[in-house]
Amino acid sequence: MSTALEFSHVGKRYAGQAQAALHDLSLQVPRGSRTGIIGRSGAGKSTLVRLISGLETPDSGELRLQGEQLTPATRRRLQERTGLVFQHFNLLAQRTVLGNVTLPLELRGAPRPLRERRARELLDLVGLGGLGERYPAQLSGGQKQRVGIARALVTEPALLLADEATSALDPETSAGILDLLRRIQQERDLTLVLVTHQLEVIRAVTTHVAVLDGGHLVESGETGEVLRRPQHAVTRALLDAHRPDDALRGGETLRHLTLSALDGAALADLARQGARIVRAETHPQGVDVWLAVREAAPQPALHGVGA
Ligand SMILES: Nc1ncnc2c1ncn2[C@@H]1O[C@H](COP(=O)(O)OP(=O)(O)OP(=O)(O)O)[C@@H](O)[C@H]1O
Repeated sequence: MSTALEFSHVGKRYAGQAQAALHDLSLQVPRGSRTGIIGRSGAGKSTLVRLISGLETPDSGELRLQGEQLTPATRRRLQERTGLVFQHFNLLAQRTVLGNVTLPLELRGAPRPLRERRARELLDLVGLGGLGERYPAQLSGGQKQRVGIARALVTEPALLLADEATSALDPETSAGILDLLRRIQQERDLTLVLVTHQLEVIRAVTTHVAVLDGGHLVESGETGEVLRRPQHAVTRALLDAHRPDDALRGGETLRHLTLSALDGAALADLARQGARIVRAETHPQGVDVWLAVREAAPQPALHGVGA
């Protein structure tokens, strides 16, 4: 896999701050991947987004997009290769849906028939065909984000950068948006970078993940591998925070298993042995199952399943 985006020893410290927001960060985002960047508050995620989108420049090190270094001189041209999807959608209230999607092309001076044709194609793609004449205030949160995605794609970018794209949405709407992003990445052969503080987003969508903490890259790799065998305490803490402990009743403990595929017989077997399934999540690598187990009861044994 070639590299879509590369950070080499990037450092960034904001004026007046004692601590750097990013320290000597080196990271390669494979072309055609769905790469998640996860970290707790203050980890440096927004700084990373601002560097990729050209709103900030590194103090040290360099950033390359498809092999070309991002500098003040190349910034404008390289920015055109990146589509941005924002947490709060950033739609212009006084423009119609169509007018929001066409705006990036308008700013580039593209002729009206071309921009409207492309915008309508993209509105169809995101499931909003026929809503082009509405205004943002007439849309639900999920629909607004679909407009945001169509707008991000209108310039045909090679990289789609989604910054907390589902954090303002309810779980069901989020799932629809994440499915859409995954489908678009696959169909259009884009590189998708998803910045999030939510582990479930990483699990649901990404092929690769990078974990940031305190401005440092603490762990990175293929998502399945990192989540199965987290090497760093911060990654383990993110995984622990995501455990459904609160579903436990008195005297129960939680066990976590990863099945390589959804296996109804294995789940029924666990239930027969007295384990209560409190959560099951499917993801590209298989199924994660959390079990509430009575301490006194024998531990459930499963053939061919890794705990
Ligand atoms: N404009 C700024 N001026 C000064 N310091 C900043 C600025 N933006 C971020 N910082 C600092 O840089 C560090 C990294 O912040 P950043 O916003 O990149 O983290 P984050 O992971 O996005 O956090 P959150 O999830 O809370 O948004 C923090 O210590 C933050 O206080």
